[in-house]
Amino acid sequence: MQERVNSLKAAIQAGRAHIGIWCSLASALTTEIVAGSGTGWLLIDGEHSPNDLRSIMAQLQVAAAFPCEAVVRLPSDDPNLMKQALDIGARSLMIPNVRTAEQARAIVAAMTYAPGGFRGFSVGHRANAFGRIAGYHAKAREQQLLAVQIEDETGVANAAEIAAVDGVDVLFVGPGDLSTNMGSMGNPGADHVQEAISSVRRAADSAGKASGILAPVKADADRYLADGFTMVAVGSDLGLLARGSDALIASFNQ
Ligand SMILES: O=C(O)C(=O)C[C@H](O)[C@@H](O)CO
Repeated sequence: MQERVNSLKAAIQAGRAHIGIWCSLASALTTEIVAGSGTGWLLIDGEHSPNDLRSIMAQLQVAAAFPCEAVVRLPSDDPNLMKQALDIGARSLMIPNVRTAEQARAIVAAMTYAPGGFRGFSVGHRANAFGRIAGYHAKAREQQLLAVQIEDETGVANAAEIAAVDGVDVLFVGPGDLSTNMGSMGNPGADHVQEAISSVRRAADSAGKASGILAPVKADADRYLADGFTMVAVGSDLGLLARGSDALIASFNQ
């Protein structure tokens, strides 16, 4: 048995844009619905959603039936959380609030078995199909993807050094946190925030890495894609359900 090719990693390494959907509802059922949409990837949010390892694993299991890559965002760069997430089969990770190259190197090391890193070794787990993927441990890095989130001015200032870290695949802008940390709470459209976002993309480009962002407004997503972002989340299960139900009820209350 071979590990499935990480289609998101293959696409962005080829410079092809892949749009995704953010899954915030912590539900295997809604994630399964999203996974069947034709999305290139989906994000299982372990930072701002009521997810735990079991709910993340359930979403990984349903997403595995579809040709989309499930990216798991962890609440921090805690290497123990990363070990557990990798072992349950999350091979694409998004880590929030990455500010320095040193932090990025530590994250890569936590994803990597010795001698290149310190990921804890377990002989069998969901990641290696319970021992059925031959040579998993030696080849695990091949299908891993690391998206580090740039979410404040320190991360922006260090974006070039972070992008240069071997093992970092994507600089992923967190527009909400970045705008808030830059004094324009929840307004990534502010000029100085837009310039910061562009500088992150340029830093990724210069290092031969991909850039990503969450852009639930189509006009923004189209603009970021046109600018060269290749990992773009264009909506969320939460937003689709909340705004869709609001609009449905409003349509009968006119
Ligand atoms: O800072 C951001 O914006 C993100 O990282 C995305 C949000 O955390 C996501 O939960 C949507 O609000």
